[in-house]
Amino acid sequence: MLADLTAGALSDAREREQLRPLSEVESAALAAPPALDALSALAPADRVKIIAEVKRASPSRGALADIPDPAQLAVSYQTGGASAISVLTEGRRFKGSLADLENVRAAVSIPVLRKDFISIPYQVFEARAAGADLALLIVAALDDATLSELYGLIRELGMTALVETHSAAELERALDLGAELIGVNARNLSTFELDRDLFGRLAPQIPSGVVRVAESAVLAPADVAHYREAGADVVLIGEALVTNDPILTLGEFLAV
Ligand SMILES: O=P(O)(O)OC[C@@H](O)[C@@H](O)c1c[nH]c2ccccc12
Repeated sequence: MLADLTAGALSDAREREQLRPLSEVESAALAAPPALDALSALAPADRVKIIAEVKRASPSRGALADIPDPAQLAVSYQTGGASAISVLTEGRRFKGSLADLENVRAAVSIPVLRKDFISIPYQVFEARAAGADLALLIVAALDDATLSELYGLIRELGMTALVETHSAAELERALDLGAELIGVNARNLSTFELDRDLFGRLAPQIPSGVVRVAESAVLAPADVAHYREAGADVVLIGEALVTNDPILTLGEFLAV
């Protein structure tokens, strides 16, 4: 499934490239206002921080919410105390778009993450051109050479990479890269199985100085507390925020 998602996102990117060639997107990326300092925004603190996700649907959970106005949702996230916003830009299964990201970027003043299945430089330039401050790299989807090429490009453009892992071996690869912001996704993107305790098993292997992000499967304040106790600096939350009142729910999650 992860291979399918990545292949689909790649073919959609190739199609966009027919309309807007690399050179043009590269120029737009270089001309964009500088990326915000996401590492500072997400730095470890006395309290857990939240990356709140704009998420309409997912292959594992189906349709979640319509979200006619992603910018308005993102403003609620910011008002509710989120430290950054994640915008799913994958169109086929998650029903997102780069336009969503642009609209969110224009509406909030906190860092914005392009959440997608990135496998070529074109998608990184697109992210920056649309105003993203962070871009997701999924270790399981990329070979070492591609991972380090994309990681280098994200940094060169002044952005921060959220490097996503789902095993000890993937974590090792993320650390070899020098990643400063590492996510552990409780959901296996190949089987969609959830393992809420994976973060707790991997976190001790993440050195201090690296920001630790627990991703997925937060439905209640107790889940935030569970990740926090296991060492999470940041928790990334989608479904619970798009299916409930975002400001109230963030308040409950941030109070743990
Ligand atoms: O909706 P949830 O269970 O709160 O999960 C959010 C986020 O972690 C999830 O959307 C996600 C994590 N890694 C990804 C990679 C691609 C697409 C989506 C994801």
